[in-house]
Amino acid sequence: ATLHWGYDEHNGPSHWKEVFPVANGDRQSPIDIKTTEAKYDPSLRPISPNYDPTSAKVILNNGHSTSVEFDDAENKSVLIGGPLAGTYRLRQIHFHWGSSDDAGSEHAVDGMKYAAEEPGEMECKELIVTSHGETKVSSTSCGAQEVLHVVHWNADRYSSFVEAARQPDGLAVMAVFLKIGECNPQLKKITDRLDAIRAKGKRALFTNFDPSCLLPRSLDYWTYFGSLTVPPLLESVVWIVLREPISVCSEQLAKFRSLLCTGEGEAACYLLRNYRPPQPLKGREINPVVW
Ligand SMILES: Clc1ccc(Cc2nnn[n-]2)cc1
Ligand SMILES: [Zn+2]
Repeated sequence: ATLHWGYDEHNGPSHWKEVFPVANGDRQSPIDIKTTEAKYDPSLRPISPNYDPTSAKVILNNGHSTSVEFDDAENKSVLIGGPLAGTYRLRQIHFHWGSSDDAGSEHAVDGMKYAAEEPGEMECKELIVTSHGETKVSSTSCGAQEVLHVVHWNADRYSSFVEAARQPDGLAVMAVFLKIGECNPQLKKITDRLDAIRAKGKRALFTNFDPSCLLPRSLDYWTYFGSLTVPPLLESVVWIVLREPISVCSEQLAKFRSLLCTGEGEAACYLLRNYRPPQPLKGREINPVVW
């Protein structure tokens, strides 16, 4: 039987290699970012997202996540700068999350896990590499239960997302950690629409939305070369993982978990988690970029 991949015991990440052998490739994602081993690269510049709210078109549930799709027929909403050579065009945003007792953030920083039910927050020591290369320790509350991915494709070099997704420098995905805390009024624009797209395959109009409203104040990031974190796991992604999280409250997170991975009329199964665990680094270098 063909594997209809998912996140359950019988079709989850440990099975994906049976159909997608690249799952054991040399540049798979996500990874656990070990901040002390990240190598500062002075040539890396700030990233510069420039999005036009009229690019937003539709919000949908594809059974594996929920996404907002953008019109990528021209360079209206783009990401430039940072590690990127050229202009990467915004394609869509989507989310990954864990069930209440898991960390759903895909990428991890120094192995952060978040015991969601534990009162208070875990203490984390974080090494900050400053712009003049010195490191200092700051204790931060750590842990993320969810992540936002902002997906772009290299429109300078390739003529479509599908073509770019097969090239080593084809995609740029910006990851923003979501940490349990205050309800996020910007995220509310998305979580309030999830009731309309609860079943797999459903979609609804979603216009006049600039995803910059979901970015944190600081655009400090780590960058490395990796892959899609869902099948076909193509090794075509320049990852840009922002250091500063945005907040999400547990009620908002619960709305993501109330999405169905089944279509209308099918026996309902809830999309309780949709993240891939960290993959081997296989000698890759991670560069921190802090201002
Ligand atoms: Cl367009 C698109 C690209 C990637 C994914 C899944 C994913 N790959 N890496 N992070 N998320 C979903 C839709
Ligand atoms: Zn993703």
